[in-house]
Amino acid sequence: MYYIFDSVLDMLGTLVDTPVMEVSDLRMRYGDREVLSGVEFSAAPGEVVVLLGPNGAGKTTTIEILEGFRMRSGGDVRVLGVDPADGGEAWRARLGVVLQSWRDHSKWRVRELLAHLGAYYAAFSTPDKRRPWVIDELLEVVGLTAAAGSVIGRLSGGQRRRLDVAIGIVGRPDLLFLDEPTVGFDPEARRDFHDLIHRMTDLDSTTVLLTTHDLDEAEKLADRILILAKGRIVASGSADELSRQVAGEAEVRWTQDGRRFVHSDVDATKFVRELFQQHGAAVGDLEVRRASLEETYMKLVREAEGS
Ligand SMILES: Nc1ncnc2c1ncn2[C@@H]1O[C@H](COP(=O)(O)OP(=O)(O)OP(=O)(O)O)[C@@H](O)[C@H]1O
Repeated sequence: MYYIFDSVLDMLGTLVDTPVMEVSDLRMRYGDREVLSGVEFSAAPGEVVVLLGPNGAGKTTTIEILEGFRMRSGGDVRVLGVDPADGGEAWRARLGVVLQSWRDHSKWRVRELLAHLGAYYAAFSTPDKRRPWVIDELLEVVGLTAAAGSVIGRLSGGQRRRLDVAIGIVGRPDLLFLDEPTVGFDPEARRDFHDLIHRMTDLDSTTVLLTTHDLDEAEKLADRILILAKGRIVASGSADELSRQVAGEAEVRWTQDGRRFVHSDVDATKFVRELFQQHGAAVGDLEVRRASLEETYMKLVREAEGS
């Protein structure tokens, strides 16, 4: 309910389902090398989109173009309704960017730096979205309350990454870009970070675009996964949809009378129902397995690279 109410306020005067990002035929060349050759996708408010792809596929390049940090070679891009090449200060204030480790200001204290950076966003506060984030609350959600008074130069690697995230979201962005955000996180920090993303999308209807090489993370976070390979989006869908797209058949394994059986079927549920009808209690150790995201990803990337 809160989500709908918030979205309606956010979108006042515009269409509620206006995409937050619209990318069409995006092209990028470095010299004579084409890295992106017709990337297409869009994202809706509150959606978490995870961009996967092999090293060098162009994920960072894509994000930098959307952030307005890099000029594209061709194609149409709209972010929050604006071409990033023309994005002004008010547009930029609605974006959150988590950079790879904040190295400057090492003599500043954590709370001091967040309050300093947060102050910039106050001018872009709206009745439905108060900016910046209340600093104590922000420290709490990123797990830095105990380190609030610490000098940045003395933070651990994990604490520094938490600070990077805090800096990225201090302005309560409508759209958050995260390029490999959890590299260097321990399992607890990673779980806290995943909770934070869910909290931001549920309560604030923040849209998130993130890159990762961690397929488990992609599966946990993504409403939609995009696979970028050979300069294009070669697949788009939830982890489940991608797995069905790649492997139409599921593998059913069971034991019967001390023997192991394996059967592949497009309708595994029907097969299992019939198996029990025929053999009942004699069936044991039943397992039904679809392709994992890793298998799906590898197959889609290999197919794209072979084409
Ligand atoms: N400023 C640049 N000048 C020339 N080539 C570049 C530049 N930036 C990136 N590239 C090249 O463009 C390609 C895409 O790079 P990009 O960093 O966008 O890929 P990526 O998918 O983010 O990779 P990774 O998973 O390794 O982070 C790579 O081959 C890279 O070497």
